[in-house]
Amino acid sequence: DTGSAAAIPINEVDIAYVTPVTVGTPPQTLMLDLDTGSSDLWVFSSLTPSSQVRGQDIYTPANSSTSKLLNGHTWSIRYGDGSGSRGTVYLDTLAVGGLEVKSQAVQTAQEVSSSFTQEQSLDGLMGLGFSTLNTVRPSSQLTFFDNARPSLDEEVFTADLKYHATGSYDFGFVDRAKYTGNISYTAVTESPGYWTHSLSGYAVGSGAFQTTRLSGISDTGTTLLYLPTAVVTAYYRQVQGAQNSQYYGGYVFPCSSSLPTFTFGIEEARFTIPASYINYTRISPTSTTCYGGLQSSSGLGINIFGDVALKAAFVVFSGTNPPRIGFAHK
Ligand SMILES: COc1ccc(CN)cc1O
Repeated sequence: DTGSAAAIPINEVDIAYVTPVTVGTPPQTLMLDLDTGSSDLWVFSSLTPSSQVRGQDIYTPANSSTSKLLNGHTWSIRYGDGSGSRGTVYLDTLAVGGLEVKSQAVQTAQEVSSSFTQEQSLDGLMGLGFSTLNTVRPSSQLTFFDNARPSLDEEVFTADLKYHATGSYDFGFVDRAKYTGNISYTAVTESPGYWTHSLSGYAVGSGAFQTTRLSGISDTGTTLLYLPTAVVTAYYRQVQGAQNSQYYGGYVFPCSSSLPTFTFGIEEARFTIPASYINYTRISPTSTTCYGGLQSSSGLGINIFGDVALKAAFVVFSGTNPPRIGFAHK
């Protein structure tokens, strides 16, 4: 079996991407952020206080003939940006792009943090990390990918995220029409549940490629690219007027500055992120100061290859044993 669904940017700067997911019988459609950096599938629901719901679609288990309460189970999650949610759990039928799982753990939010309330086009998250990260207790639950595995033609899912445009997620097959050339694969360690792998190095603009192993996680649920300070300072040294602003919490520069490209390596392959992806956003609608799509990972304890990097490639998350990740040009 296979599935294929759209990855739709939720705002004009691609802060996150959402994918239509149907839950229950009859199907209730929610727009979820498919997040390879976590492993909980949680939704705004009829159990979410109305004061915390601002325009989101909700899942109402009572309206689904196939919903079953997972008695005595709860969950609570905190993301890297400080946002979070918690609640209870139902099992129900869930489908993405025609691929159906009969008994998926659907984590119904009883509380969400303000940043989720404010994000009215996002109805929840679908974690696609390794199931070891799932926060449901007393017994942890499987991700949609882990539940779907037995029925997939191939044990893979792919991400084709796009800059200021709708891309796609495919499950169970690698669509030859979505990439050019060959896929460059590299080893993944499941520690501690992320798609953890290394870059073989980087280059700033037309500069020489620096061969240096950079370990990090490919995370579709993180907006920007976070790399070691040494790499980031080398990049912004090439940007007129750039500075690392305490006030704005990262590298900013005059929006009129011309930015170099940024190239990262996957084994022998090279992927170049266009300057436009790194000129991420104005710090406020009328400002002439812009915030960079490449930022330092020093405060995070881990390098994160977020959407700014992933949208420069066609990415294959391979659940084979051992797992691996592949990048191709597109
Ligand atoms: C839109 O808000 C979020 C989206 C995804 C995550 C998980 N990385 C956290 C968020 O606060």
